[in-house]
Amino acid sequence: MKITDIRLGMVKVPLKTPFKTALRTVNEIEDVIVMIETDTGHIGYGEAPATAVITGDIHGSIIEAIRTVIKPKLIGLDISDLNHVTRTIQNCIMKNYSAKAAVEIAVYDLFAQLYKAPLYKMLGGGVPKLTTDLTISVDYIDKMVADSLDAVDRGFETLKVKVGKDIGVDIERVKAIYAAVEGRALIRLDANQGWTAKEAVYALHKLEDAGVRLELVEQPVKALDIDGLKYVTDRVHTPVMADETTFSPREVIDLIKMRAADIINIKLMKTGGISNAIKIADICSFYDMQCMIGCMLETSVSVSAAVHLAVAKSDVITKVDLDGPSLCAFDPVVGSVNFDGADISINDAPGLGIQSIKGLVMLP
Ligand SMILES: C[C@H](N)C(=O)N[C@H](CCC(=O)O)C(=O)O
Ligand SMILES: [Mg+2]
Repeated sequence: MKITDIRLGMVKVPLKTPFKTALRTVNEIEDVIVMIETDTGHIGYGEAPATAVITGDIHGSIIEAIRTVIKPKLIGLDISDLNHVTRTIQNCIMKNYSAKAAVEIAVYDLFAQLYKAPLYKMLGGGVPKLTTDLTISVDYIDKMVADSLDAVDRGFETLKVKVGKDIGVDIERVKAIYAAVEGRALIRLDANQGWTAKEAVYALHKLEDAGVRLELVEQPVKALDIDGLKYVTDRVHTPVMADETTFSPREVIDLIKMRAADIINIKLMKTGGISNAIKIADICSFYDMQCMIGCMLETSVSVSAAVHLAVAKSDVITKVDLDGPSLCAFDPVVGSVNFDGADISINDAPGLGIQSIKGLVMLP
C-alpha cells in the first residue's frame, strides 16, 4: 500500500454553546482534514485544529507544512513501513505538531486498514469502550452551576471545570458547582495557565479547607513555569496535571524527574501524533505515572484516533477528556467510533472506520 497523494479539506461544525477557557472563547470548530490516498484505493483520514494559543498552529501553517514539507517526503512511501513513515513525518520539520498529528493519524488509519483490523487492535488491543468527561466553560457562577447540573442530567459523571480567571471568583465558582453536584459527579479543574503558582496554592488550600474534593487540577500555571508547577505540586493535596507544559517525550521525562506534576495530559495535537503519544504513555507506565488522554476542539475524526490509542493504553491512560464530539452541534463523521454523551465505543471496522465526512470542503 503506497502513498500516492495527500489532499486537504476543511470541516466546520458549530459548538452547542461557546467554549470558554482562560485562554480563549470559541463558537465553532473549523479544522483542517487530511486525506491520504494510496495505490490500493484505501483512504486514511486525519484532522488538525488550529489551537494557536497552545500549539502555535494556525490554519495557514498547518496547510503549508503539510503541502510544502511533509507531503513531498511521503509520496511513494509504503504504509507497511510504519516506523519509517512516522519517523519521516517527525523529522522533516520542527514543531508543527498539529500538522504532523493529522498526517500521522491518517497513516495509522491506513496501517490498520492494511491489516483489516481496528486501530486499537494494531496498537495492542483492549476493551473498546471509554467514558469521557464534559467541559464546563468558565462563565458567570449561575451559568456554570446550570451547565454542570445539565451535564450530570445528561449522564456525565466527571466534569472538567474551566477556571483560571479572577482567583476569588474561581474559588466561588468551584464551591458552588461542588455543592450543586456533590455525590453525582467528580470534578476536575483546568486553569489553562491562568493562575500564578502562589494563587494556585492559595485557591486549592481554600477549596481543600472548605471540604471540596477535587479529582485533579490541570495546568494551574503558565506553560513554561515548570518551577511554579512543582511549587504547586509540592504544596497541595489535589493531584496536579501537566497539560500545556508537556508536548514531547523528552519534556515528560524532565517533568517526571523533577516531580513537577502528578499526572500528564497526552494530546495528539501536542505530541505530533500517535507515535510520540505511545512513547509518552510507555514512559509514564515505566515511571508509574498516570495519564489523561485529552483533545483540543476537534471533531470525531481525530478524536477517534485518540479513542483507539486510549483503549490500547488503558493501563496507563486512566482518565479521559475526549469531549470534542460532545461539544459539537452534530457529528460530521460517518464512522465506527460512536460518541453517545459520556459513552464512547468502537466497532470492528478496519482502521479508524471513517467512511465519510459530511460538509467537507476540499481545498484546491
Ligand atoms: C476540549 C477539551 N475538553 C479541552 O478542554 N481542551 C483544552 C484545550 C482546548 C482548546 O482551547 O482548544 C485543554 O485541555 O486545555
Ligand atoms: Mg488543559
